Amino acid sequence: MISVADAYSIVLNNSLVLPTEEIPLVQAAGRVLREPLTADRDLPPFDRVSMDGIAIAYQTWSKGQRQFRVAGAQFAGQPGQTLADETACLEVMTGAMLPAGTDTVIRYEDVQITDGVAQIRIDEIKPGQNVHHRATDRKQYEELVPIGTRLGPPEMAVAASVGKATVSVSKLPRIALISTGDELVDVAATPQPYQIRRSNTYLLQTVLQSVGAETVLLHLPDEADTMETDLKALLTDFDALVLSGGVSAGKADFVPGVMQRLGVRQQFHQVAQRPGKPLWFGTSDAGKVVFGLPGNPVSTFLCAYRYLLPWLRASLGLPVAQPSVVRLKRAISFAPKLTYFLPVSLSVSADGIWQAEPLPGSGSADYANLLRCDGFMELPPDRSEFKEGEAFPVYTFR
Ligand SMILES: Nc1nc2c(c(=O)[nH]1)N[C@H]1C(S)=C(S)[C@@H](COP(=O)(O)OP(=O)(O)OC[C@H]3O[C@@H](n4cnc5c(N)ncnc54)[C@H](O)[C@@H]3O)O[C@H]1N2
Ligand code: MOO
Ligand SMILES: [Mg+2]
Repeated sequence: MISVADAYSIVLNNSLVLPTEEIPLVQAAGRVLREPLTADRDLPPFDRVSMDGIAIAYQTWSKGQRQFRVAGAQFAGQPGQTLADETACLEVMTGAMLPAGTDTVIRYEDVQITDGVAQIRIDEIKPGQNVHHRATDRKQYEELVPIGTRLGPPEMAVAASVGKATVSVSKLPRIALISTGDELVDVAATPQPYQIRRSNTYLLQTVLQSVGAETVLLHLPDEADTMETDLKALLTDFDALVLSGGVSAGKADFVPGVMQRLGVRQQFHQVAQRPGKPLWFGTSDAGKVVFGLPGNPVSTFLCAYRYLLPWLRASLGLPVAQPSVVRLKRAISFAPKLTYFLPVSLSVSADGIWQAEPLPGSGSADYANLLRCDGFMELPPDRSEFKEGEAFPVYTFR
C-alpha cells in the first residue's frame, strides 16, 4: 500500500502527451491554448473617446473660453477628423477616435448646446479627461495570454479582439468511462430490489467535462472474459480508460486481473487513504492509461478529484490546481493510519475567515451526503485527533 503523495506523483508522471489542433475560435471556449495570444495592435489602438459629449483643445479652455462653436461631429466607426479651429469643438461619441487638434472630452451632461454653440456648465475640467489613450492597456506585440491557459470568457474576448479566427489548442483526450457490476442497471430502468441504477459514470463525466475531455459512458458486467474482450478493444480506441468498481477483494472484482492479461502494467494498487483505498492505476506500452476507481460512489468521486482531474489538467498542459487551506470548524477524530479525506461544507465566519464544517456522512457509499458538501479536507495519516481551528488542505468541487 502506498501513500497519497506517492500515488499522486506516479499518476502525474503518467500524464498524456496530447497533440495540438487548430480549431475555429467559436468552438474554442474552455479549451487550453497551445500558442500565446499577443496584441496585434496597441490596446486601445487609437485615442478613444470614452464619453459622449464634445471634444475641445484644453489649451483654449485654460485661457478662459467657455463657449465653443460646434464645428461638426465625430462618430464611432468613422475615420478620425481634425478640429481646424482651436476655438471650436466637435461633438464626439463613445468609441470614436479623438479628433486631431483636441485632447479633452466634456460630457453632454456638462454642456448646454444651443444654436450650434456649446456652453460649458462646469467650473473644473482636467486635461485629457474622458479619453482612453492609445496603448494605455497593452502595447502592440505584448503577450496577453500565455500558453497553457484555459479559454474562459476574458480570454475568448481577447482572442477575438486580436483577430484569432482560429486558435491552436490541446486536442481533447478520448476517455471511456466504464462502470462495472451486475447489480447496476441503466438510469432509465426500474431496478429489482437487489439492483441499483449506475451513477458513477455520470459523476465522472461531470468531473472531466469541467476541464475538457471527449467522453463516452459504457458498462461492463462482472464477467472476466467479456471484460477482457471489450476492454481490449477499448484500449485501442481510447487514450485512457476510467473504470469504476471491481478493484477490491471480492470474487467478482476482476479489473486488476483482466488488466494484467491485457498487458496493462500495474503502477500501484491500494493507497493508504479513506475513502478510495482499493484504487488501481496502470499504464500500457502503447501509452494508454487506466484508472481503476473503487466502486463506492464517494470513493470514485474522491479519487476522480484527487488523482484523475490533476492528471487530466497536466495532460492538457494546464497547471495543476492547488488546494485551499481551511480551518476546521469543530474537532474531529479519525483513528486508522490512513489519510482521511473528510467531506466538508465551507462557510465564512462573521470575521471573514473561511471554515470547514466536517460532514463525515455514513461512509463511502453515502453519496447523498455530498449534496451538502463543498469539498474534501485532507487529514494526515500520522494523527488521530484534529482540533477546532487547525487548518488543512481542502479539495473543493463547487
Ligand atoms: N474484504 C474487503 N472488502 C472490501 C475492501 C477491502 O479492502 N477488503 N475495500 C472496501 C472498499 S474501501 C471499497 S471502496 C469497495 C470497493 O469495491 P470495488 O471497487 O471492488 O467495487 P464494487 O465491489 O464493484 O462495488 C462497490 C460498491 O459500489 C457500488 N457501485 C459500483 N459501481 C457503481 C456505479 N457505477 N454507480 C453506483 N454505485 C456503484 C456497488 O454497487 C457496491 O455497493 O470495496 C470494499 N470492500
Ligand atoms: O474507498 Mo472504500 O470507501 O474506503 O469504501
Ligand atoms: Mg468489490
